Amino acid sequence: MGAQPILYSFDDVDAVSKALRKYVIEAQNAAFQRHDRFQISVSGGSLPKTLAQGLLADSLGSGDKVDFSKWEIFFADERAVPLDHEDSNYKLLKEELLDKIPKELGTPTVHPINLRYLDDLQELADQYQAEILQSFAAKDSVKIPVFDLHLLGAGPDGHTCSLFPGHDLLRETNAWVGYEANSPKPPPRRITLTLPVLTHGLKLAYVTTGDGKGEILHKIFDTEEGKTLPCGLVNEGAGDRVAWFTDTKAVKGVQFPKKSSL
Ligand SMILES: O=C1O[C@H](COP(=O)(O)O)[C@@H](O)[C@H](O)[C@H]1O
Repeated sequence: MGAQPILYSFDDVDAVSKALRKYVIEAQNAAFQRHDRFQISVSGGSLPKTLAQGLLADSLGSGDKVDFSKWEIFFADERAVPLDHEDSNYKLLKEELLDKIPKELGTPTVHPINLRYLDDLQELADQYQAEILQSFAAKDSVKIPVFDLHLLGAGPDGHTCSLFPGHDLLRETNAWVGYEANSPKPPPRRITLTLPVLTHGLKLAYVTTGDGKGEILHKIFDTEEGKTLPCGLVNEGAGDRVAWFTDTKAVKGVQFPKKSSL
C-alpha cells in the first residue's frame, strides 16, 4: 500500500476554515522560500467560500500572513461561459474572495480563461494550457507544471475539477488541460486540469463539508469502488501530499482514520 492521504476532521466549517488558513499559509511560505511566488489552482463549487473565510480572517501574528502580491491563481476547472455568467468559477472566486482582499494584503495575479475561444472547447483548453506554460516556463524544461498547491472540491458523485466518473478524460496522459463537452452536472461545457497535473502538485487540499458529502466520502475512503472515482484516483496518485479538510458531519460514516489537528 502506498502513502495515504491525510483526512482532517474538525467540529464545524469555522474550524475547517481556520485549519485551511494555516495549511495554505504554510504552503505559501514554503513556496516563497523555493521560488518567491505561490502558484496555485483553485476550484469552484463550495470551496471558495470556506477558503475566503480562512484567508480573509484577521492575522494571528507574524508567521500568519497572506501576501497575495506573489500569488498566481489558475482555475482547476472552469465552465465555458462568460466571466460574469452565474456558472463561472471566476465570477464565484471574484465575489467570494478577490473583491474582498484588503489592499494591504496585495493583489494576486489571476488567470481567467480566454473568452475568445468559448465556442471551441479544444482551443479553449489549449489556450489555457499555453497560459500555464507561460507562467511555468522560467523553470528549465517544463514537462508538467508542478503547482505549489491545488485547492479542490469533491462532488457527490466523486468528481473533482471537471473530471467525472467513467469519462474518457480520466485517461488523459499528455494534455495538461482537457475539455468536457458533456458534464453530467450543468453547465455541460467545461475545461479542467487533467489528472497528471493534479497528482504532480506539491500539495493538494480538498475542502468538503456538510451532511451532503457523507456518502461520497465514505465511498472514497472506505471502499474499493471509491478508488476508481476521480477523487480516489487523485488520492492514489498523490498519496500523503493530499489533505482533506472536512467537518464532523461530512465524515460521520467514514471509517478511515481521521486527524483533528494539523
Ligand atoms: O462543478 C464543480 O463541482 C466541483 C464540486 O463542487 P462542490 O460544490 O460539490 O464542492 C467543484 O470542485 C468544481 O470546481 C466545479 O466546477
